[in-house]
Amino acid sequence: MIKIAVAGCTGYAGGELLRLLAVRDDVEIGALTAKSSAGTMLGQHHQHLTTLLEREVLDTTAENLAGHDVVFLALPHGASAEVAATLGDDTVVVDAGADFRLESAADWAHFYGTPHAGTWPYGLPELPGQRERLASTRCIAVPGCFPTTITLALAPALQAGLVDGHDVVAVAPTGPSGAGKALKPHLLGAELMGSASAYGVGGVHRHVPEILQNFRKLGAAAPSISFTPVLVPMSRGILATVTAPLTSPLSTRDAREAYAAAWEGEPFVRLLPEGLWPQTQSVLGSNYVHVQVAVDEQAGRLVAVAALDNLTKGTAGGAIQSMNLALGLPETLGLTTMGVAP
Ligand SMILES: NC(=O)C1=CN([C@@H]2O[C@H](COP(=O)(O)OP(=O)(O)OC[C@H]3O[C@@H](n4cnc5c(N)ncnc54)[C@H](OP(=O)(O)O)[C@@H]3O)[C@@H](O)[C@H]2O)C=CC1
Ligand SMILES: CC(=O)N[C@@H](CCC(=O)OP(=O)(O)O)C(=O)O
Repeated sequence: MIKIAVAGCTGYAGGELLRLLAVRDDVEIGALTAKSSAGTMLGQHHQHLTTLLEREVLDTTAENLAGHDVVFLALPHGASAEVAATLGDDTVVVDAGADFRLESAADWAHFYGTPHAGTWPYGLPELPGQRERLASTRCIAVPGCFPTTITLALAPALQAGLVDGHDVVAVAPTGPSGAGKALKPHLLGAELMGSASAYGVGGVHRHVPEILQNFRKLGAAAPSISFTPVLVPMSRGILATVTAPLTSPLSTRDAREAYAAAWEGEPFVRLLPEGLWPQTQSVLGSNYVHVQVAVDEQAGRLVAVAALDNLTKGTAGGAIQSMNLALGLPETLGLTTMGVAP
């Protein structure tokens, strides 16, 4: 049995980790910890976690997190490093936060404004060589949900040199669960229902450096992106439309062939059949990413669209996929459920 603990269990990412892990017969659910809600019952926060409703939420302390094979950190940005430092060397630590994602301390300081904690192997197995890195690590930095979506949308085109990563434009509607569970006025039903609103506009979103870091890993020498997230009234999901200038003329058929070749054998990324375009409801609650691609000939640009569930492949599912690799288990274990629709 793999004994796991979840720090930040009352939040959205913590809840999704437990939804996916509680049904596994090779996993024992150990300590569940948080901060202000310590002493409460898990069911008060996650009534959908039927088999765990009466579990007590503990304080996030070294003592409570000791003695586990895997500790998931689902804490706000900046809180992970301190907790990680208290864990034993033999523990696999999977951080859902941003603390250890970026390689550049300057990028971290610019976008997060605090000292850089360091860099851990990045939990996106679909990047070149990343499965091997994850198979030999005990520390995993789970990617942000937009970087996962946008990177997987463009990866085959970057790798095949169809686009060079310069002048990429991405617009991505997302649901409010991406912002976590803490109360914020702009996430109130009255503000959100029936409205779509852009935020983080003008290159200031903290996922920009993470996306560019991924593009460089895919072969882009000097990538640039204009990224605009859009908040829409659906609880989960991201639909990213990503466009980039072609390096030379190309047909949609050739683009699709490059994508089909790149994603063949990937367990969780699916190029949809011709004529089908990704939709968020088809991947809800699943670890799958749906992708489609076309060439806009008059604009000379490739258009790639990807959909995923920000809490599943965008956080908890991706975290467990990487944990499986780090523990030497089949990568897809516990993650093959299809989407819930309608
Ligand atoms: N939501 C998403 O789609 C995604 C989230 N992530 C990342 O996952 C992490 C968690 O996000 P999310 O679940 O959405 O956030 P939430 O706000 O929903 O949950 C945060 C959790 O952390 C606990 N907590 C807060 N401060 C501390 C602290 N100092 N020590 C211990 N526990 C603390 C909270 O407990 P309490 O309520 O008791 O205070 C709560 O359980 C973040 O880093 C986020 O960026 C990554 C990708 C996508
Ligand atoms: C709606 C909303 O606010 N979404 C979040 C998504 C962040 C996320 O999920 O990733 P991190 O782990 O990097 O926080 C945002 O745009 O910041």
